[in-house]
Amino acid sequence: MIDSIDSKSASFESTHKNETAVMTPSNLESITLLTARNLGKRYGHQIALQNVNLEIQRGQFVALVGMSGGGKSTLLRLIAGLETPTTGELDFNVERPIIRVMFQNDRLLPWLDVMANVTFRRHQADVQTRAAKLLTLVGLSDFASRYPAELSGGQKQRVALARALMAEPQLLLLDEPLGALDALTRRKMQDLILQVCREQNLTTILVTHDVEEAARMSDRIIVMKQQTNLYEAAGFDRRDPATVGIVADRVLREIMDEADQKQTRSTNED
Ligand SMILES: Nc1ncnc2c1ncn2[C@@H]1O[C@H](COP(=O)(O)OP(=O)(O)OP(=O)(O)O)[C@@H](O)[C@H]1O
Repeated sequence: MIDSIDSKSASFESTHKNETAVMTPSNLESITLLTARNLGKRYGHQIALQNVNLEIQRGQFVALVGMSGGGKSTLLRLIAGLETPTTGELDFNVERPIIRVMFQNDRLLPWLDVMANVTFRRHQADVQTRAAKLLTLVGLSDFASRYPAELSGGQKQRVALARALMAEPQLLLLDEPLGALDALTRRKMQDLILQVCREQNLTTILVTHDVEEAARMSDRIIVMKQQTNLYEAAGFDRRDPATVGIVADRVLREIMDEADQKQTRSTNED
């Protein structure tokens, strides 16, 4: 278990094992957007999430990583309001922010063209102008009248991003949105999402299986572990490729440790 490592520009914070601990990243910004306290979710007898304590600051880009079945998507769905917690609470600063979610499946409507997908259910006077601006931002200004079936996977995800941005969200939740893309398109989409999030000062939570993607894109990486054991890497310089490699390696080792411990726990239970 890594407690605290400082290399040139990377620092790793210790894991909280205390059930009531609230994580505080080293690059803390001043305004808290959301706080989870002892958050838990159960499906029948299945515990999907337990005692999660977490603060996310406005403008942060946070990655959630961890073993399969560790509760990442559940946490994202609770934050999105798509599910209700079984225990604990989730507080948003002031009022509930506008939240949009992007999934691996682009969820575009196949019978609508790109422009109509982006403007779907939007009725403001300037909706076409805003949609056109967003399509330019995501590099699809020439594709407004194409249908989803006529687009590549990366182009569809760019439409999905433009559609999410139409709502002017304060919080963008990304549930493995780039998982189905090839490496080059994926890298380009990472850069685009980062650029958009920075420009719009969006708070973003990304669920990903790709630790390098997490390290390249985020200010903080949270490794979801059994119950309250959340390991956090924060304060590293993601513009430095060497640092990204070190962070990704550390995070992967944390996930592998967790997998070993889980195996030991289940062997002991048998
Ligand atoms: N609707 C549901 N009904 C029953 N169990 C569920 C449901 N959704 C999730 N679970 C269980 O809760 C646990 C956490 O699932 P979750 O999808 O949040 O994990 P994850 O970390 O996102 O996994 P992955 O990386 O494989 O997508 C798993 O054991 C899963 O089987």
